[in-house]
Amino acid sequence: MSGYTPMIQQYLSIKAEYQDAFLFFRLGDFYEMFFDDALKASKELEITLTSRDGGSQDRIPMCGVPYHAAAAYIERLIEKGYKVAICEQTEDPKQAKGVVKREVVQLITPGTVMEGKSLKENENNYLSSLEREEKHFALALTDLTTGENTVVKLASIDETVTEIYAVGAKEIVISSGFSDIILEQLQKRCAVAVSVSDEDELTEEIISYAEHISDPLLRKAFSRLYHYLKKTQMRNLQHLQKVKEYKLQQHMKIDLYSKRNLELTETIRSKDKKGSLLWLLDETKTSMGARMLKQWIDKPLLDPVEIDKRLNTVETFMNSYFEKEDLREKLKEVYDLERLAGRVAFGNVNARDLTQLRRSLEQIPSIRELVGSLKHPDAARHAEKLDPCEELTVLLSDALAEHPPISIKEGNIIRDGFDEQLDIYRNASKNGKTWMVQLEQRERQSTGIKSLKIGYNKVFGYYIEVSRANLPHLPEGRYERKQTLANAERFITPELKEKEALILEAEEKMAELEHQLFLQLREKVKTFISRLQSLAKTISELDVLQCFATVSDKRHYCKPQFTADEIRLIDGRHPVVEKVMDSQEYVPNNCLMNAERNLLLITGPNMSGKSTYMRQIALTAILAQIGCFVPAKEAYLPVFDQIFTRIGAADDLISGQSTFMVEMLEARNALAHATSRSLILFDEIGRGTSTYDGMALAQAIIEYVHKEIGAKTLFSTHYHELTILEKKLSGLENVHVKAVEDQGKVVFLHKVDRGAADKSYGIHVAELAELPEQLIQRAKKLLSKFEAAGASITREQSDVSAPQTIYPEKEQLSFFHEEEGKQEKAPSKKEMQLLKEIRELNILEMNPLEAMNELYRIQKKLKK
Ligand SMILES: Nc1ncnc2c1ncn2[C@@H]1O[C@H](COP(=O)(O)OP(=O)(O)OP(=O)(O)O)[C@@H](O)[C@H]1O
Repeated sequence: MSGYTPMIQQYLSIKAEYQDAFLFFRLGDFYEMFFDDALKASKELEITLTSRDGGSQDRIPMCGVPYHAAAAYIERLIEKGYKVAICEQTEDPKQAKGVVKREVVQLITPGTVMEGKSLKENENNYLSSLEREEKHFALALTDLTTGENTVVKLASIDETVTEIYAVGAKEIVISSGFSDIILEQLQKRCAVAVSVSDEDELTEEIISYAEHISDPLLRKAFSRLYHYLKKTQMRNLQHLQKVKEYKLQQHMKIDLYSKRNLELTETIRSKDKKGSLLWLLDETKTSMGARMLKQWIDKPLLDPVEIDKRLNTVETFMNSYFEKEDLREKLKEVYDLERLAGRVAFGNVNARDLTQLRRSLEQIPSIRELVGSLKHPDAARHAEKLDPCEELTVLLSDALAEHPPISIKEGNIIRDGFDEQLDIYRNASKNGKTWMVQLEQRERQSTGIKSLKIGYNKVFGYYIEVSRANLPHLPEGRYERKQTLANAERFITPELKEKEALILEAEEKMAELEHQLFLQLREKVKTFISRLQSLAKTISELDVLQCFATVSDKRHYCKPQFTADEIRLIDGRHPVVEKVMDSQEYVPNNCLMNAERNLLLITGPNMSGKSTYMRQIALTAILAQIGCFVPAKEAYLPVFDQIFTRIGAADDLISGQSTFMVEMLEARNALAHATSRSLILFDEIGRGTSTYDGMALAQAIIEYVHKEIGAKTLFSTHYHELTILEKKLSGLENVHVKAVEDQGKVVFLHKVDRGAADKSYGIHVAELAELPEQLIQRAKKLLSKFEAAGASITREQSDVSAPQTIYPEKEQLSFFHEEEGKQEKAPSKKEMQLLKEIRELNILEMNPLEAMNELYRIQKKLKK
């Protein structure tokens, strides 16, 4: 290091403290980067890489961005998951002896950004920290922009990953000793930046935030997070709220796979909001409401009383159309109070922001009155919680000018009459200017030069300008020449300069005083932060509830009723598919399930609408439990504790899992955790492996769910052989999605009916997809061959009346067909042995790899 110039030495010693961040090193009007930072940043930001002499033998790589344009570059780096340390000159270069003093004033990280494009208006931006103690995890979450602080205890890595994914945490802080394996899992599944910080000491300050949290592991997680915030932000964090604990058991559990499969907040394929349930529902008018909507979708309620409170308010809004529309108009005027409170604490709001705050607050009394007048008590109770913060409104409207500028240093911020001294300066400046106008008149009269004028510029101040042609009319000696232009001369007089000094002094003092007054005002606003935060919460709730009412009204949804154990949906629809296609074309369907009939086996051709039907039930349950009306004519539903899905097309390519493995993992998750109060959707389980394997697994899974779990289950399959299970399992009912053949072509009716489907129509679908004609003809031939071979089985199955003949001890036999063209024959001893082995497998005790190995072994034996 000694070979380097003092400035580079200074750079290197600061950089050593911020190894994992880009160091933006302030040099005059630029932020410069050196060495590896420069090499990397020039690529990431597509800026020119140069070099400079730094005292060493080789020149040092360097690149830089102008300070006034830095925000956009910082944003780009943050979006890519990097951190940026802002290093400023902290002394006046003119006063400095040697190298100017420099210090890092803020470390910006993905979880701590306060502004810019990487901060989505409608989404929370969470910084998290994770602790582990044996099998338990503690997760702490802070949204620095809103000040929200929460902690949650989690019982497994699966739950933890699901929660971090669901809240969309941008960054996670862990100790240096944290398990690599867990970290790897996390990074595979969630796009989260990792930061290491070993500081976790429980200080008085931290205890004051976490006074209601007794669990030491939760406190530790918050503690680590708080230290990290202090270290990176180096400023006031006054807007941080008291830490609240939430429990997963308070909400319907939806695992990571199911959240993705059901496309709650983004679609599986394009990861877009468009096409998701969130997209369908988002009729909110404020960013705060939009953020809360996402949180609600993520955490449906379990308590019917709480759900009903929301539903009653939604219903009231639907019955009070004009009030609702009025409220929507008013909400449009309400600014993001939650994030504003955060920026007030950070000290980076300007007068325009405060004017927006004033306008927002001015809406509150009329919103309060409107909501208070609603007929239902559950709706009206929101009015009491709306605190209009009157003192603040009065203060802001007294203090702030009507249209203040963005800059807080150039005046015109404070209203006349707010501060006596400011008014004096203003008058001095105003009088001075009037005096100038009068002087112009006087000079014109005394000289007789009509075009004489008084002007102002920054270099010479006030001057008297006379055109060249009029110069002879000017009296001698009274005027001092200051500037010569092409066609005119500019003059000053002692009197003019005297007045100018008064005006400029007043203006300078005025700007300085206005700045001071504004800073004082901002300090006063700080004392309202927590009241603004509670107000923001109530406004967000109202916004989400009016949003539910708007969607429910527009799309003709009905109010769901909760039952002990019955699903009865009349004319139910899939909310998103219905919106995307013309509602006229959507075929509504019923769903009837209860304690005795809790398993629907759904058959039907490809493309007929099996998946849509299943998803529709899950989305309806979620809508009901977040307190929204549902897409049906009538809806009776139990309160589900959890939803599990195994639905095709969600191949987990990112985590490098095979399709079949994902299928098995999802099934395992459902089987291990579902209860009789859960809802399970299994879409074509087993299709990812050979027919025999697949059918065997499918039947075993159905039987397991039926006997051991009793959850409401919808199971779609192409294995028609499974429909016979209706005769054996009392809770299972066959339904099918109808299709008919019309002149050799398949027509999908999308109608769900009782009983099993008679045909698959797979070849028709292939025909629709325009596979080569020759291939289609060959497939048709092969199909008739298979059907002829299989006819005997179907006959055998269908005319057996006594269940024991359909399901003798060797019940699985009926699954086995011979290969193409051969007649069915009884299974061999070896096959029987294998079946027994499959049956005795304890899938739930195995890890996925063991399950795969086991399957592989069985398959190998069968092939021999
Ligand atoms: N009730 C309905 N009314 C109108 N159109 C529907 C309905 N249900 C489904 N569809 C249409 O049919 C398409 C196929 O539906 P879906 O994916 O649910 O079929 P599927 O039976 O699960 O197919 P596969 O077996 O190939 O997975 C949907 O994209 C939708 O356009």
